[in-house]
Amino acid sequence: MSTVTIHPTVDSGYRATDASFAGGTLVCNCTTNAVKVKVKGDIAHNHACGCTKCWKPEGAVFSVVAVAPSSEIEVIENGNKLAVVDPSALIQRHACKECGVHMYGPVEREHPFQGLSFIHPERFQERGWAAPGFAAFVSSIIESGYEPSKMEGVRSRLKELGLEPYDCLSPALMDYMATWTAKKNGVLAA
Ligand SMILES: N[C@@H](CCC(=O)N[C@@H](CSCO)C(=O)NCC(=O)O)C(=O)O
Ligand SMILES: [Zn+2]
Ligand SMILES: [Zn+2]
Repeated sequence: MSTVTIHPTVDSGYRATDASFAGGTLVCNCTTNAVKVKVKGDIAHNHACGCTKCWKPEGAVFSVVAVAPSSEIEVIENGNKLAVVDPSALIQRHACKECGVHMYGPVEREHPFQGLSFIHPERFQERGWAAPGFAAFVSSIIESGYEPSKMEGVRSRLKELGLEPYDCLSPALMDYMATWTAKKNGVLAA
């Protein structure tokens, strides 16, 4: 048994994907007056993320994060407890001021991800959402203090879990972003 831990969702071998999953309610960690955010449709591009900016549960090395259209997101309870973590960031992560859980992070500025919101599916009170499909920003865990000499073990464990490790986003998402930029600059036909 490997001693490398990634995130409770993937360490526990969670793989269930219900093709009929059509959203649900994200709940923060507060025991009273929890923030609740409704996601009115399915999520996409679920992945493990090693970056320093994404919210991770206690003890996790990676976050698990996905996107949903911002138009399908609605704060339904205790929205007064939300604050934007870093207003200068691309992803406007709205976190609960009490427990720190990031509830949703819309991309509002002109960008290939404009109109999408980043969410942490483990906060859904429902099950059935798609498992993460790859690991992004793997080298970034070092920025949070992870021992660099242990990176080979982390990448091996991710591969073992079926999460191909990348040091940015997946090739498909990187190609998508580059295509958007090429079209915007008139290098490719729109
Ligand atoms: N090394 C940096 C990387 C931070 C980063 O670029 N994170 C990505 C992925 S977040 C979810 O996939 C990103 O797009 N960030 C935009 C933003 O955070 O607004 C670090 O670790 O901090
Ligand atoms: Zn909270
Ligand atoms: Zn991230």
